[in-house]
Amino acid sequence: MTYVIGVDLGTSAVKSLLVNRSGDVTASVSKSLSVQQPAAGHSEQNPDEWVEQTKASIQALLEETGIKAEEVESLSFSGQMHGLVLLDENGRPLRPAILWNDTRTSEQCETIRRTIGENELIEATQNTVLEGFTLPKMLWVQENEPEVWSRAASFLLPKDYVRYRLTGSMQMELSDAAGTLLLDVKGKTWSRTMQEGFNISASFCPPLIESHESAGTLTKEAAVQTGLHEGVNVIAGGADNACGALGSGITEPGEGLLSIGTSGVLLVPDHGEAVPDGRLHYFNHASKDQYYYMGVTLSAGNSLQWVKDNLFFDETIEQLVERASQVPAGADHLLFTPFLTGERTPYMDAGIRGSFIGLDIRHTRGHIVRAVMEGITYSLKESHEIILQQGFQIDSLVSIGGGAKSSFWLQMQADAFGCPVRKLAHEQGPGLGAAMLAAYGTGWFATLEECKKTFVKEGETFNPDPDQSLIYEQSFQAYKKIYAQTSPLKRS
Ligand SMILES: Nc1ncnc2c1ncn2[C@@H]1O[C@H](COP(=O)(O)OP(=O)(O)O)[C@@H](O)[C@H]1O
Ligand SMILES: O=C(CO)[C@@H](O)[C@H](O)COP(=O)(O)O
Repeated sequence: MTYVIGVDLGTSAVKSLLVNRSGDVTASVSKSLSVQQPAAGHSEQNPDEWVEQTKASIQALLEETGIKAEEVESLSFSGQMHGLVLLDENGRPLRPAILWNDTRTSEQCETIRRTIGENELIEATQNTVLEGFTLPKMLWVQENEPEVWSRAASFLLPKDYVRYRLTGSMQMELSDAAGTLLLDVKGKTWSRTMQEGFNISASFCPPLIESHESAGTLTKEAAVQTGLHEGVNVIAGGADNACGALGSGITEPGEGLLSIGTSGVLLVPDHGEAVPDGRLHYFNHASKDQYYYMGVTLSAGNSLQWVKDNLFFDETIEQLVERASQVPAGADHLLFTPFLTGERTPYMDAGIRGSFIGLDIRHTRGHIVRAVMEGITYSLKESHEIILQQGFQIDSLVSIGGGAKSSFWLQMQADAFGCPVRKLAHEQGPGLGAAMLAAYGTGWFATLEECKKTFVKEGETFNPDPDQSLIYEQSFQAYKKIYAQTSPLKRS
């Protein structure tokens, strides 16, 4: 038997999957990662911890299953997006990585907008600037740590850094490069406008590589440390949301991905015909010459986790979700906005914060949890609305992430979005997309579509209930008024 490995470098953990030729996940190992918050709005990780935990997860995978090194043909990656890993001339990190959910760069975003101009920015990159993207982080280092910047020779994104350390060969993969604000997404090249606008030399930006292309083989040291053989084919991989979509079979227009993990994502694929206006992210897909539109909620599952950790820590998430299911749709007029760490789509406001509106003496734990789950869902429905306004049709949604573990939440999603919501038979998140890139990239299948037919296994479908949909629609209209009302109250 031969296998591929898909590595998903997340924010809270790195998870490696061992997958056979039938697309069955034979084993998975997760190793946790720490996040540092040295100041308000700052979010950082140690890039070397990613490398060590990735190696440890692969080694554990081989040990647990007892398979031989020669049985693993190929390896690929999915990675948390946007994180800045600044490297010196020897390819060593100069400082901790600044992550996707770090919001220290509002001033730098303003500088970018002023320097390039909003319309020109969209023309050059097909995106607008957001705190989480990579270029504003570079400007922050230029301004606040000039000594570090003076020694910076290049940069990588999280999973590209891990791959570089395993292979010794430095490239940046396209679907991830799309989130730097330095890429001409449709042209698939580094943008001269952006490089010249901010003194980023061409040599600072690594060579680009497609998701399914081979990035080389393992170094002798990495082979010893992982237990794999040196000749294993290392395939570039993709951004976590691109891999999440691929692993859910979402590559063609007509279907959408709804992901509720730490963050939340509503994503639709595009063949390149879309004309981005900056309201949504527009990035390269992990499937060649395809793109996707995506709206992002910064604290989706994270909001439910926050309620569990800080308010109702004596119960499990499952118990809390059960309480929520006992309360009527609309949570008896209790509303919640999930802006705990600011918001991306649709408000693009790093300074806004969350709120409960309409608290009543009769409200219970169940109401609070239900309002939080509904608020997260409405936040993604706002992205859904923009996608529909752009002329996209969404016949059904595939729901993934921790939020798809609950049938109650899946039914709520179907009712609130007014379309069928499907779950996968064995949801493995973006790691399965990475494994698909490894399988296709190493030649197991002639096309990614063929690989999809073998690897993506459908599960249950949740159909919308029109009566419930009506209640959610009324509640959603009230939810949409909260941002404008609470925005004047935000801290400066
Ligand atoms: N049984 C459950 N029912 C509903 N939501 C859940 C359940 N378990 C976890 N979650 C949600 O899923 C989130 C984690 O999702 P996950 O996809 O594992 O996140 P990430 O990959 O970003 O770390 C948690 O923050 C929580 O809100
Ligand atoms: O910033 C984005 C997308 O633009 C996030 O989706 C990150 O890529 C990581 O999210 P989690 O998988 O940890 O929720």
